[in-house]
Amino acid sequence: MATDKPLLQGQDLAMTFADRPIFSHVNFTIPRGAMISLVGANGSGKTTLTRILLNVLKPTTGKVLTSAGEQRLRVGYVPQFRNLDRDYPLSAEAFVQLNQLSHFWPWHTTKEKRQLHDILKETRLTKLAKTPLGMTSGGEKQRAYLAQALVNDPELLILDEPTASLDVAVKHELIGLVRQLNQQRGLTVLFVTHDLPMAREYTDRYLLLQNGQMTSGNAAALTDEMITD
Ligand SMILES: Nc1ncnc2c1ncn2[C@@H]1O[C@H](COP(=O)(O)OP(=O)(O)OP(=O)(O)O)[C@@H](O)[C@H]1O
Repeated sequence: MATDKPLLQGQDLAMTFADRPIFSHVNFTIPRGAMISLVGANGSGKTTLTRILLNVLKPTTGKVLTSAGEQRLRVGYVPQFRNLDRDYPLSAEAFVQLNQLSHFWPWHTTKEKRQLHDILKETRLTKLAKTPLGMTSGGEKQRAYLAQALVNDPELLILDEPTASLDVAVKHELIGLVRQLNQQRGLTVLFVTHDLPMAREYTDRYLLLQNGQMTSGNAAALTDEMITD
């Protein structure tokens, strides 16, 4: 469902921390409706680039352009899986509602309630809506993070190693669900991962950070040899 229209473009991006260059001359395009993986060895700069895209870090040089010409984009973010304490009190529903920003909890508009209902359904959390998140499984918690990221109807969803430390069936369930959202409603996805088989199976194209440079290609062509520490 990817289109030729770019949602986002990185133009000649470079990042240097205290005179230490991480990457330079990074150019890429994320087409609207595509599901793209961002891969690279440890320390190659994936998280740094993600932080630039989230607008929490300014690149040393270069810029990020969106379809509107400037960096104004609704972005959803799913972090790496971290377990929550068993006594974490918020229900799945309340956890998702935290990201509905237009009104303070619990005064939600009819539109927000409908969005919440739809997202819980899409992420298969309806039956767990009132369950404290601390009591749910790892995969269910990660689906709650996904629902929270989706509830503001993002144009771009960034998944930052969301399946690290989840078991095989659960990670396929999560990324399979994201792929479904990508194909059915044209959600544009950037999937940051070390897991090349997952990148090959679920994404259209890859962006690879290697030795401070970026290359790209069809995700099906990704091999272990392309990534060296
Ligand atoms: N705020 C910072 N100040 C100084 N150095 C930093 C900062 N943030 C990241 N770095 C360094 O930049 C390099 C790239 O880090 P980054 O976390 O982006 O890599 P990564 O590809 O996401 O790694 P991993 O796969 O291990 O998560 C690392 O050497 C890191 O130590």
